[in-house]
This record gives sequence, structure tokens and C-alpha cells, in this order.
Amino acid sequence: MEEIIKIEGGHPLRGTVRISGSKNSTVALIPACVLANEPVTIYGVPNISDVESLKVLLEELDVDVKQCDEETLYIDPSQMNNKPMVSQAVSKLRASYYFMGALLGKFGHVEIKMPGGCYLGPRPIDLHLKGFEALGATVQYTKGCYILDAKELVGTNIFLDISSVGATINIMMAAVYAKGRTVIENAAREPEIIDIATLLNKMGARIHGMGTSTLTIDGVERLGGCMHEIIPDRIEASTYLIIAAAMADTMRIENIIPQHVEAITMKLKEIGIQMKVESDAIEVYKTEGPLKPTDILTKPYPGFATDVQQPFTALLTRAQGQSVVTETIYTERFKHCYELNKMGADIDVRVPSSFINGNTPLTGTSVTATDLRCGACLVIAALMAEGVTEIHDVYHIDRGYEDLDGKLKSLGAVLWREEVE
Ligand SMILES: CC(=O)N[C@H]1[C@@H](OP(=O)(O)OP(=O)(O)OC[C@H]2O[C@@H](n3ccc(=O)[nH]c3=O)[C@H](O)[C@@H]2O)O[C@H](CO)[C@@H](O)[C@@H]1O
Ligand SMILES: C=C(OP(=O)(O)O)C(=O)O
Repeated sequence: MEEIIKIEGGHPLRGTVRISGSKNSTVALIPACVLANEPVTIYGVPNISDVESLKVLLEELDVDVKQCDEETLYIDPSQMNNKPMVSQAVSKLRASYYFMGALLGKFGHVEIKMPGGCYLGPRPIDLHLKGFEALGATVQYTKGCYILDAKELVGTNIFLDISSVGATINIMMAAVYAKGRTVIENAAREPEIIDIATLLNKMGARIHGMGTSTLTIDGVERLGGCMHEIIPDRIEASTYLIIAAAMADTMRIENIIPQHVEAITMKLKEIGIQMKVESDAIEVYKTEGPLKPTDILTKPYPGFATDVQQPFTALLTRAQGQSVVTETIYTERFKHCYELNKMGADIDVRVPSSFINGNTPLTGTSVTATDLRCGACLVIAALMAEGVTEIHDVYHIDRGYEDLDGKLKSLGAVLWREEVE
């Protein structure tokens, strides 16, 4: 049996939606907690399936995990055991690879199988491994498993060829207990990296320069417990901004850091969306008149996030003219375009760009969420479409959007889930 989402499109949306804690922060913060020797409490944890998979992984390592309330997680790693990470849960998400840095940093040894996550074209982890090697670890790959070993990790200078989010976080975690100073040059500057470094510093790490492209980590001997509140999810926030732009009379999006979504709000304004930006909320108003087409170039933060180009494409099918989306991060991240075309869009994909010939009304049909943000794109398209859209492989969506159904229903959307053969 498979669960699908059905959405009846065309209903105007109004009301207030609250953004959850950041998925991409949470999935790194949870593995980072095992570096401590005392309990850590994290607030604002989103209720998504990636978190459920990480809780399973923690339990497999004998970490004491308690869900204190809906969004508070208590993680006590003081009695944990370092075991091979080979269960199914590892393959359910990409971020299980953060246990590489965390366990290598804490125990000098880790055995873990290949991570899972969204297929967006090839997603190598060579920069993570080169960073671990530079710190003094050996890396072996046998029978689908990485085995990393280090008698001692020693701080060094590491230049990342690409400012990879995952490699920056993983190397930072491996380096917190290393002897001496590690400097990561061309480090990623995403807000999630600042969040992880902030947690580690609260635990007693000495990390400087977060939010810049040079991160300095001075090794320490012990990390203790702390409490930490996760930043709001800028990708979920962007998704609801686009939903509002597509379907709202008036929609208020709360628990937002406006600076984190500035590349998106600038684009929305450029195509003709009106909004009011407050310190921690954004109100979006009904658009009168046609939307203008635009060109989007995905870039690392603070540029236009690759995770948002897919949902944004759904909105661009309504623009009067041709828009071009060019991917510089994952050049094959265009599967959503083929699904949108099934709904009546006219999108031509010529890697690394998609050419969206707008002003095409969308009609509900059967489509597949090939990855998480393709799923978000199809939800937006379905809300805009005439008739009922059925979305398959919704487990991708559930990896990253807390209570999508509940939040949309509270805004006036008509959707439901069904079990099908
Ligand atoms: C859990 C999480 O936070 N996921 C996000 C993270 O993924 P993730 O951390 O996997 O993405 P990276 O920033 O590492 O990837 C950026 C680019 O670097 C390349 N690369 C990366 C590592 C490496 O060792 N070698 C290499 O060549 C990748 O193929 C890609 O082209 O950042 C992506 C880019 O913002 C987002 O789409 C994902 O939502
Ligand atoms: C690609 C994404 O996630 P992951 O890296 O966890 O696969 C995403 O959040 O859009």
C-alpha cells in the first residue's frame, strides 16, 4: 500500500502559518549532540520523518533520547556506544553522514554505510573525506561501508574546492576535539552552519568566524551539555511565501528571519508580488494583474537557494512570458519540470537551465514527488490547478515539511491522504 496526497486546486488561501525549526539545521544538530558528554536539550525540533530516522540512529548508538514535548528533544549521549551504523535508517536520509564527523571527532573511529536522501544528480562526499584525511584520519570503503580511523586528529588548514554545506559541518564536527587549530577556508556560509557552530560553542567548543568563509576551530578536551533553540526553516518559509504568492488573499507567515529569505522575497517582488516585511513575519497580499517573468540563478547563501528553485518554478508557470532558471549547484535538479508539464506547463529543460514558458493554466492529474522540493513544487502546482491532483511518493515531502496537511488546511486548502495499491 502507498500513501498519496490528493489536492483539490483553485481555493483561495488566507490566514496565518507558523514556520517550524529548520530541517537542515536539525539534521546536523542531532548528530552534533553526540559530541557532548552530558545531556543536550534542543527546542523547536520539527516533526518530520528525517528526525524520526535520526532518533532511531541515536537509539542504535545507546544514546538516551526523550521527546519532552512536541518540539523539544532531550539527548543524553553520556552512556553511548560507538557501533557500526549499518541499519536501514542510515539510508533514509542524507544527513546520516553527519555521524561521520561526530563519531570520528569523539571516538576516532566510525563505520557507516552510504547515506540516502534526495537524488539531485550525483552527490559526492569527496570533500568531507579529504577533510577527515587532512585531520589525520584514514578512509576505507568496503562493501558499501565507510570505515574511518584516527589515532589522533590534529588541526590543520583545509581549503574546500567547493563551499559545501555538508563538508563544512562534517569537518567542523570532526575538528572540535582535534589537537590545535583547524582552519576551513572557502567554508559554506549558510545560516544552518552558524546554528550548528553556535550549539557546539554552547557545549564548550571554540569555533570562530561562522557566517564567513573562514572558520577557525580550536580543539578542546571536553564538551558539556547545553540548551539550544533551532533557527526557523528558511526553505519552508520560502515555500509558504510562494504558496501565498500563488493563492493567497492575504497570508501571514510567522517565525521567519527575513534576512534568510531575502533572495526569495526580492524575486517575488520583482515578479509583482506585494508584501510587508516585519522583524519576524511577512505578510503577502493578493496580486492584482499578471505576474512578470524572471531569471533565477541558484547560488550558495546568500544567493537564491537551489532548494527553492523547484517550488518557485510552479509559480513561474503563471508569469506572462518566458522565465529561465539556471542551476549552478545541482545541474540535474529538474525532475519537477517533467511533472509540471504533465499538469499542462510548458517547460523546456536544457541542463543546466529550465525555460518556463508561462501563462499556462495547470490541470490536476497524477504526478510523482521525485524528491523533497519537487514535492513542494507539485503541492503548489496542485493548489493552483483546476481539479484534483494526486501526488505519489509523498514520503519525500514528509522528510522535510512539518504538518504540511494541517498547515495548508488551516489556510483553507482542500487536501486529503489516501492509501492506494
Ligand atoms: C541536509 C542539508 O543541509 N542539505 C542541503 C545541503 O546538501 P549538501 O550538504 O549535500 O550540499 P553541498 O553544499 O555539500 O553541495 C554543494 C555542491 O557541492 C558538491 N559537493 C559536495 C560535497 C562534496 O564532497 N563534493 C562535492 O562535489 C555537490 O555535488 C553540490 O554540487 O546543501 C544543499 C545545497 O545548498 C541543499 O540543496 C540541501 O538541502
Ligand atoms: C535536498 C534536500 O535535502 P537532503 O540534503 O537532506 O537530501 C533538501 O532539503 O532540499
